[in-house]
Amino acid sequence: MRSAKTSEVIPVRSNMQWDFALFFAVIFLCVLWKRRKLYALSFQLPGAVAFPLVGNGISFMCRSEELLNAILKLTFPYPSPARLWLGPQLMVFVSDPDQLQVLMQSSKLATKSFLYSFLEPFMGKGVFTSQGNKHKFQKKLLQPLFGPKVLEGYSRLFQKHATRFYHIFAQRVTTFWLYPNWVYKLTSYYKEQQEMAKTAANLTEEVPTYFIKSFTTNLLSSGYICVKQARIPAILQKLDGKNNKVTDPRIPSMLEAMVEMAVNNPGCLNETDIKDHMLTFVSTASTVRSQDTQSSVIAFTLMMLGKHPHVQNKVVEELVEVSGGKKSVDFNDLRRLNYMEMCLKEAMRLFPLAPFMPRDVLEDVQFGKWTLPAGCSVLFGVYHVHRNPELWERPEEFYPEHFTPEAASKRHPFAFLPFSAGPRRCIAQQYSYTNMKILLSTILLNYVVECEGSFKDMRIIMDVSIRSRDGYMIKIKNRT
Ligand code: HEM
Repeated sequence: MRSAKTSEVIPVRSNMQWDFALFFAVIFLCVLWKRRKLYALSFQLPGAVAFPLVGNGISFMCRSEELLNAILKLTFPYPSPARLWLGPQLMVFVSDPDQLQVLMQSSKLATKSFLYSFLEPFMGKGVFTSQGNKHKFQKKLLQPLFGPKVLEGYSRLFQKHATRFYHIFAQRVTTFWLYPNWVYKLTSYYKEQQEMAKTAANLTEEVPTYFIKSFTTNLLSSGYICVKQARIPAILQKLDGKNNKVTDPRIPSMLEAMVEMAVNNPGCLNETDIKDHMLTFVSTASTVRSQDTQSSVIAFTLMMLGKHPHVQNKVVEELVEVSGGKKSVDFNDLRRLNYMEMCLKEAMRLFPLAPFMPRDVLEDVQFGKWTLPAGCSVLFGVYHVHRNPELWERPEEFYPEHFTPEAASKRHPFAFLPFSAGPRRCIAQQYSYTNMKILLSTILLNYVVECEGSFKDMRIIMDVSIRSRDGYMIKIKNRT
């Protein structure tokens, strides 16, 4: 009897197992069917061996210092476009300038990868991370904040801070008893330096909170009018400091300009948008939170000039001529600093802050003989195009002559992409050149920069952006 009962149960259990197996097989086949276009494209593209589920993910299981090399190993040997599997995510790696031109300019590929959403806690949902129509509308709205008129006003501010920076720095460098940290910390210079660092940190930490607080606690009638009438002076006072009126009264600060926009165009910006944009601008512009765009470029450029004294001499010759013997330059001088600009560009070519830029494909995109199916991502290989020997005469050297007007006019327009291109290009390209030229001029007019070792010994790593693994070790001497 017992064995008869058992023999009745066993077939049922085994049937259930078959049912489960069948169920999962059907689901698996459905998933494969849904993803068939991804696999079809993957089979057409060259690329490193990828394993089921993890794809090429094993190569990324490395220390953060090795990430850049891991990506280079997976991509350099293959012609563009190549494939890369980040787990189940297919990424199409593009590094050919013609292909980059088509894809970077396409409005269908303006959606930044989901990876950018990890930046939201630091940058808010500003122009950098926003998507779709919101991004398009707000970028157009904010672009004038970086226009030439505003820049001229800001340049006086940049100049003032560059000079102050130089002054504090010079005092320390030229006064031997200020070398030990404990002595330096007793001086007013240290106090001022701390104040500057605090102001920069407060911009990201406090301004948005302050703005929101001031907005909500004063929400009497129409919020925007209230912000304009009651809070702008307070905001500016807090930002600039009572006795340190750094903003030219005729040039509104970015925060003030955005509030004005909100007032003049009701409904276009709310207080959360303004908070997000402030966070974005401050975190992309400054050294706060390691998004140190301009300072990284200046640091790399100074290292390169230190390693190539003959190039540095040429920059200084031009500077002396343009500045006419002054120890600083003004806005109108900047456009004549062509050789300096070539050096900045060459540093950004070798060390592009965004070496790879991922985008999500939301709908099928026809691209040459390929179809990029919805669901895959595209990875723009800026690092590769910047070092492509077919595009650059001396790809692995610091050679500013790559950017003479003649050489630049002959080169592919998508061979140099430090600020990206197309609908997601950097909003602050001219702003950055202005700021960087002013700071570099102030340093180079006053100091000789030296940097040991050759360019080839430099170890580059990548986290949020590219940086030097061993820091930015330069020596300076007073320029007599
Ligand atoms: C030398 C300095 C700079 C470099 C090399 C640089 C480079 C870039 C690059 C490559 C992108 C595209 C990033 C991507 O798509 O993943 C970008 C976007 C952006 N940058 Fe810059 N940037 C610099 C300075 C600045 C500064 C100073 C600001 C703000 C004050 C700024 C604001 C932005 C914004 C808002 C975007 C997003 C644009 C969009 O998605 O439409 N950048 N930048």
